Amino acid sequence: MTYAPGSTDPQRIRNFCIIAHIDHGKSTLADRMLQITEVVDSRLMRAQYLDRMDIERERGITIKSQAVRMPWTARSGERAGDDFVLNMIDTPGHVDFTYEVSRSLAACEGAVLLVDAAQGIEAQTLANLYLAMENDLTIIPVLNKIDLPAAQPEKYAEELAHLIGCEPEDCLRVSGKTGVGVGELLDEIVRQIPAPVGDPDAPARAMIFDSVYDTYRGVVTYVRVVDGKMEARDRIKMMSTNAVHELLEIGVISPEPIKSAALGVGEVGYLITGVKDVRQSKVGDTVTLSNRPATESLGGYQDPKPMVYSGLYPIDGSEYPDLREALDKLKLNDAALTYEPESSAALGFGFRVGFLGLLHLEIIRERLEREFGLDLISTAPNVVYNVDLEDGTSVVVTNPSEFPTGKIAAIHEPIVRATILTPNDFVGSVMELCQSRRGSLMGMEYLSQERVELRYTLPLAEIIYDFFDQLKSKTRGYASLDYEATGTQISDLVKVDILLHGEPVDAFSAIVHKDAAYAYGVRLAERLRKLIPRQQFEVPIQAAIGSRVIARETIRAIRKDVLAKCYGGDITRKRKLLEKQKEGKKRMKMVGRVEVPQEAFVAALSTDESVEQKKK
Ligand SMILES: Nc1nc2c(ncn2[C@@H]2O[C@H](COP(=O)(O)OP(=O)(O)OP(=O)(O)O)[C@@H](O)[C@H]2O)c(=O)[nH]1
Repeated sequence: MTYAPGSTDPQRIRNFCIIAHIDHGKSTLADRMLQITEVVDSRLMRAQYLDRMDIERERGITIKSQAVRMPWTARSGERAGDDFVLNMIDTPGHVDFTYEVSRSLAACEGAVLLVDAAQGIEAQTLANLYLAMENDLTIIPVLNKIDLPAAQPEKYAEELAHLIGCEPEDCLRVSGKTGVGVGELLDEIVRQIPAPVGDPDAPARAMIFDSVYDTYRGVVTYVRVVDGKMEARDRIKMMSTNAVHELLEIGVISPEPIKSAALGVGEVGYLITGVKDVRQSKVGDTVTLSNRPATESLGGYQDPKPMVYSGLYPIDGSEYPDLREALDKLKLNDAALTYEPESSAALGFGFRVGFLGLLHLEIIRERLEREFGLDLISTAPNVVYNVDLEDGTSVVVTNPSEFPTGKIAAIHEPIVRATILTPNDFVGSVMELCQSRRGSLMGMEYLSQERVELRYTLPLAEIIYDFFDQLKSKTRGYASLDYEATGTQISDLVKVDILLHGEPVDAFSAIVHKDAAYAYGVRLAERLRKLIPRQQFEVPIQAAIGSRVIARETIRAIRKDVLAKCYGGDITRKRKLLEKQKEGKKRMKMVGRVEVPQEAFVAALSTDESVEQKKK
């Protein structure tokens, strides 16, 4: 019996993932597993071993999934002494990255459902559990962090058992931090999770569950082999595009990449073909061999669709080509990132970028600034609207300034199904918040005596800004939120324009609910009045819906003659002053006749909405 990749008996393989609510300790548990199975030498061990991106380590969150092969000799039960290969897939926990979780699930037979023993079940515990159940995975319930003084494993074992329909004793108790119970958990994985099934003699089929761009090696594609075998130097075919590539390298991650001769049924590993772009090696696609191709592809995934758009502009206009290059590079590694050039009278040349959610936006922006040294300004994020016109046509609006001017029959906005878990003391405040965000209550359930699950339908636009912050502050941090897109609804929305001396400033146009339009207009007009310096003439700032003005502020005129004090002085001094003034003007943008310093736009756009809301 050999355990080399490519010739491992599928009966000795267990593929599993760890799913949990954010911060319940997946990465820490994964670290302990790496240590206890000895794939990482204790001396080389570091926290969050598998989170490789700087940004992941700093924020303590997992963004990309990871798959690691670990040998394990069962210590207890009927299989004690038998050798196994465990493939562990660490998954991200944040809602924006749910699509990563679902791909990883499809590559496994079982899931470890991890719950913090001091917190209990949270919104993403439920969301991930349901995803795992949809994928028919065997679920092993585990309470983590039992070393914490505040841990209440008995209480939460009841809750967890009630949720998945098992006995409280079936919930394992571990501490990813101290390592207590981790060995027992690995034995349970061997005992409970089924071995992979597949036909070793059938034409090869492998499912791509991740695809990552590496500067040195090109695209590294992570696969789970379902049938047959793939060997180094085979020619592989992507079933969705029929593109054929030569396999330059095949191997497993343990936890560094290790080249191997082949990958067989049930195995998880990586392929390198020399393609340069993750889109050529699409997640969800099936890989087969070109000389003996399979006829049917494995069930695919849905392409992740951008939910939120924002304009990204370099503060220094000359950095536009650098921004394009940086986005091109990030795109190589992030199939969910979409962008196209756009220009704005106020901000110059930039891109309209589509994101999966606000965290995705924040991360991309931070990477652009940090890894590529760009100084950026982003416009207020907005969702995608479908606008039906009276002439029967319809348009998709990803940028409010492109909102059609024709007669509008209906505007459709995206809605989400949100699940909120909260201690029952806060149910009233949560309902109030959801009500104020145009939510409709779909259901309410007591998960235990003190924990309530509320289900709402809410417009996506209402939750992308500061909903989560508000929810946290109204429940002293105890509530958790998960949501998924469920379609669209027709709503009474209007486009509010901000006009400076009669000229619309595109960067500030917004699509808002009719009832919120006035507040938006007043707030921006006021903010701009404070930020834009006085000009030589009076400048009205107006907020308008179509041609109807809903708010107005005025910047009073000044008359400033820079040369006045130089009267009679020598000419070089005059010249110097004029030069200086010209220098200052370079950083000004003209909106119609009004000169606006770039900083005013930056300040007006970057004002922290949530801080302002909280102050109210
Ligand atoms: N006391 C104690 N703390 C733990 C334990 N496991 C994790 N933690 C702490 O809990 C926090 C979150 O742990 P992570 O492992 O990063 O959580 P995660 O679920 O991987 O988080 P995401 O990747 O962001 O979803 C960290 O501060 C850990 O040190 C444990 O068993 N005991």
